[in-house]
Amino acid sequence: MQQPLLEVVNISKSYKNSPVVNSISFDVHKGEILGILGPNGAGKSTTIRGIMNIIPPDDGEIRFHLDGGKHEGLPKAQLGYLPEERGLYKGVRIMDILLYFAKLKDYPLSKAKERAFAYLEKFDLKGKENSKIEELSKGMAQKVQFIASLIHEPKLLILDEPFSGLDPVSQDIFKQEINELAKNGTSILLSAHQMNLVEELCDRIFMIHQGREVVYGRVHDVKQQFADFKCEIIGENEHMDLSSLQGVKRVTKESGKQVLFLEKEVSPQVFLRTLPESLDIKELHIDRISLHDIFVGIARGGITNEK
Ligand SMILES: Nc1ncnc2c1ncn2[C@@H]1O[C@H](COP(=O)(O)OP(=O)(O)OP(=O)(O)O)[C@@H](O)[C@H]1O
Repeated sequence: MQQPLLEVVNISKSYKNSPVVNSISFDVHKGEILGILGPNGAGKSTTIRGIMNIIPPDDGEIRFHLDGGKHEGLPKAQLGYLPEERGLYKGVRIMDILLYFAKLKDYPLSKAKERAFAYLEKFDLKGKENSKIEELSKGMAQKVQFIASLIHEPKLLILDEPFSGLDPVSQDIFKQEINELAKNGTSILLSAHQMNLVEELCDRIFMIHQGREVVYGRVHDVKQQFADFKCEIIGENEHMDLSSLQGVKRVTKESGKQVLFLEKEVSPQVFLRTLPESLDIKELHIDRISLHDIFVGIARGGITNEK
């Protein structure tokens, strides 16, 4: 297996003696998209700020292998970063902001200008190069900040919640671009809450809860390991106690719809035979739970990684 571009080895961070990141390790390989996930306060941004050396970890090691050699400090020319905190220089023209970022990374300015025009067009910001950031909407400004993070063709792009605050169309534009970058060999580490996007986009996920690893692996494998079946029933069954049915772990209800989460060992055929005659079934779907359900299960403490 090829050497990863980024290795995070046993990093920990405490604030005022309370650990917020607890000995976590993961790596990012060439051209892959790794999603770092977890509920609010899980430690995602702390981990990312540790990698970027903005707030260095107390323990552990961050190793970059971005141009084959060992780096002292951050390999800034090969690294792109979209911080969770949004904001760019007010009163400065968009093109000047983008060229400034390219200059910081020692990237040739003529090439940066070409790329800036191409990206502005791609992100529906054609003709905005002379506007100032305060003249743009929040989503538009986020697009500019995203462009700034990749203007210099980084080998590793770290995106802290790139989709937050974007409308579905802009989310799609970001998703497409991230996919394309990875296809062309860029490695991407992103944190996100939008499980549907993560499921579509990421090759692997690293899920943390209270600063500790709970799930790490390929999305497909994670789903196989954790995604038990769930049965969705559309019908008027408010009066029935569905949680007492054999093989049912828990039930969620909303008007006219019940979702039965099944125990790990229960097969759909066996479960279907246990359904009572009196059940009102207008529709019935059986499917594996989604990444969203796995995430919610972890946040509620119901799913743990038994290693
Ligand atoms: N500068 C700081 N000083 C003290 N505590 C901090 C600091 N930064 C983060 N924390 C704490 O560390 C924990 C993890 O925060 P972090 O921002 O890493 O979480 P997150 O997973 O990125 O959450 P979110 O999804 O809400 O952005 C939280 O309990 C937070 O209060």
